[in-house]
Amino acid sequence: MYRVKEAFYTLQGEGAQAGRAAVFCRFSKCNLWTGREADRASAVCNFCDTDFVGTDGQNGGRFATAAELAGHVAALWPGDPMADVETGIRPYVVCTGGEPLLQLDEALIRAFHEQGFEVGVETNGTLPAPAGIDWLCVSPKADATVVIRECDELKLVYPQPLALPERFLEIQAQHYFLSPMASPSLPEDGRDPVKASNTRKAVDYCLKHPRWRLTLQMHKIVGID
Ligand SMILES: C[S@@+](CC[C@H](N)C(=O)[O-])C[C@H]1O[C@@H](n2cnc3c(N)ncnc32)[C@H](O)[C@@H]1O
Ligand SMILES: Nc1nc2[nH]cc(C(=O)O)c2c(=O)[nH]1
Ligand code: SF4
Ligand SMILES: [Mg+2]
Repeated sequence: MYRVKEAFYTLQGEGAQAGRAAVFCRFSKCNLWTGREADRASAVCNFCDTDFVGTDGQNGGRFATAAELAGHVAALWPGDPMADVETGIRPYVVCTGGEPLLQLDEALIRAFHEQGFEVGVETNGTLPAPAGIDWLCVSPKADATVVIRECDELKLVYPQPLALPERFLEIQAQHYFLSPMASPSLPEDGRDPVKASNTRKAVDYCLKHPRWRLTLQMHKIVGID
């Protein structure tokens, strides 16, 4: 049984695939926070900007089989994903959460591939990854041990006290990104002065350490999800 909080078609907002159309499949549950505000301060990861509790979001639900969930995702792609494959367009699904590696298995990756999708994953890196993932993004958290030793991109939310970026260069990646830490939830006027100040800090770090690139949460800037 796969539990999905929500699923929606949007543009990938972060990292090296930013700007690419994708179906986001947000799995329920995380191993570093319950998702309840009352537990945030004592959680291993306490800056999360996402609601991943339950299965009650847009296109969320419980799916008994991999084929059922892959079919649900494929139906959110505009038109026929397989017809796009024929013309050289690669339909893309981003598995996120919550922590997707609590649920994503080889059977589901195979089912996505059978629907014509490339499979991207956004993970905190604390759990082993199944075989077959096409694009793996690891986003380490200061107080959690990363077990994944290589990935396509490493995306560190910055700054995190006690998580200096250098510490993560031992994880092999094609790209190393800093993503400015945003406020977990936005005030009504939509301004986020904490994010603005963290963006300046991330810029300064990238200027001093050119291995690192800046990535912004483009979807929040554009206001698409
Ligand atoms: C909600 S997480 C879900 C996937 C996985 N649990 C993880 O942490 O990578 C998706 C992405 O959002 C990032 N993120 C979470 N809270 C954030 C915040 N307040 N500001 C910036 N990025 C944040 C995470 O680091 C991760 O890269
Ligand atoms: N548009 C968009 N891009 C994203 N990239 C990573 C996200 C995530 O929450 O995992 C995310 C998200 O929530 N929305
Ligand atoms: S590990 Fe990811 S999903 Fe879990 S609380 Fe942290 S940012 Fe949110
Ligand atoms: Mg997000």
